[in-house]
Amino acid sequence: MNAAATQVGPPDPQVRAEADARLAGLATPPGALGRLGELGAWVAATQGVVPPRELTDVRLVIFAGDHGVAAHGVSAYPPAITGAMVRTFVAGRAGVSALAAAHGVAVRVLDLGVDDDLEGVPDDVRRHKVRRGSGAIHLEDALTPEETRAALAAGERVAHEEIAAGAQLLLTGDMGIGNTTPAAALIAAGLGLPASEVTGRGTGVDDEGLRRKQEVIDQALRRAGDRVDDPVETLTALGSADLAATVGFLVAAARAGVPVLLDGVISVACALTADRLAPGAVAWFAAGHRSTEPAQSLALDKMGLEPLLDLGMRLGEGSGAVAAVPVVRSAVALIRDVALLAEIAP
Ligand SMILES: O=C(O)c1ccc[n+]([C@@H]2O[C@H](COP(=O)([O-])O)[C@@H](O)[C@H]2O)c1
Ligand SMILES: Cc1cc2nc[nH]c2cc1C
Repeated sequence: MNAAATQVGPPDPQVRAEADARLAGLATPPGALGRLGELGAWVAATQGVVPPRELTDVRLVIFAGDHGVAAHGVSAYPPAITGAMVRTFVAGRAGVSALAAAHGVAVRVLDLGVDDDLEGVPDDVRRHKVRRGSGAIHLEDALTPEETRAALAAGERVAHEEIAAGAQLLLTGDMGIGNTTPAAALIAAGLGLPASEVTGRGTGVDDEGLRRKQEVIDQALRRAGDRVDDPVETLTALGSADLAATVGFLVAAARAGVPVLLDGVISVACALTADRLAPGAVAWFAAGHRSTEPAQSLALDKMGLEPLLDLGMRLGEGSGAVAAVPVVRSAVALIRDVALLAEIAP
């Protein structure tokens, strides 16, 4: 991955104009399709064709890793849950597995930095591992610069694999006890906000846990200093292997011209960082679901994205993105299949 920021062009503006014209000509009153109209036109522009093709190949990649901060009282759960949940994704028994099965979404889970060595888990899950866990970001860097580069490259590689295999729409998910702390730190770094504005309860910490988490984020931001001005250095100081890989995946998808549906606060923190690394990448992203974490809404506002769903979920795993897939398919069906007013009007 080239650390220098290089611009990413938007979905084809000419195709977008054609899609907007088709939308305006449908046998519906102007604006009657609400945000579904705009969404269908966006999908058409990402595909470069009007009307857009049906989304038959939709793929979720879940990036898993452990986080050094989890040993410092920032989560309601122990780190051992991360590896246990990776095995649960492999077995197809997690929350996101149920949603993905219901909506015809393929799920791939990758271990970038789980503490557990995941013996017995298929090799495809394990072969991208960069390290075990990550540094506790308030005390030390999350990664070495080489590990950050390796994780970005792993995410990029995986995006290329999924696209080569036929992905029309990609989704990002995450699994990692403690990961709402580095995600909030990435958002604070990207938006220049204090810890007090970005800290949320994650898996459900109590008031004492919330106070500790805010202190950890504040200390991490002070430790990183002006390194937060650079997105790659931000990942080294405040991220983790799983978050850096997600950033690499998002940048590669945008550069390849494949749209991505984002999930909760971790996915959105990585999208914000991807857009800092590759300005313009955000034009290839849509937001699936609003998280209860305050940092996610702050980052979405900055990127100009409005989530398709707001169901109060805070599961992660890519669940909010998968739940929004039927909405995206609905948008495509409308702009594809509705008659033009000119065809039916007497
Ligand atoms: O997606 C979200 O916005 C979200 C909000 C809260 C928690 N999570 C999930 O819960 C875990 C992190 O929460 P925590 O409290 O351990 O930082 C991690 O596995 C995430 O997938 C996810
Ligand atoms: C059980 C459990 C499942 C999860 N899925 C994503 N994050 C999670 C955190 C916990 C604790």
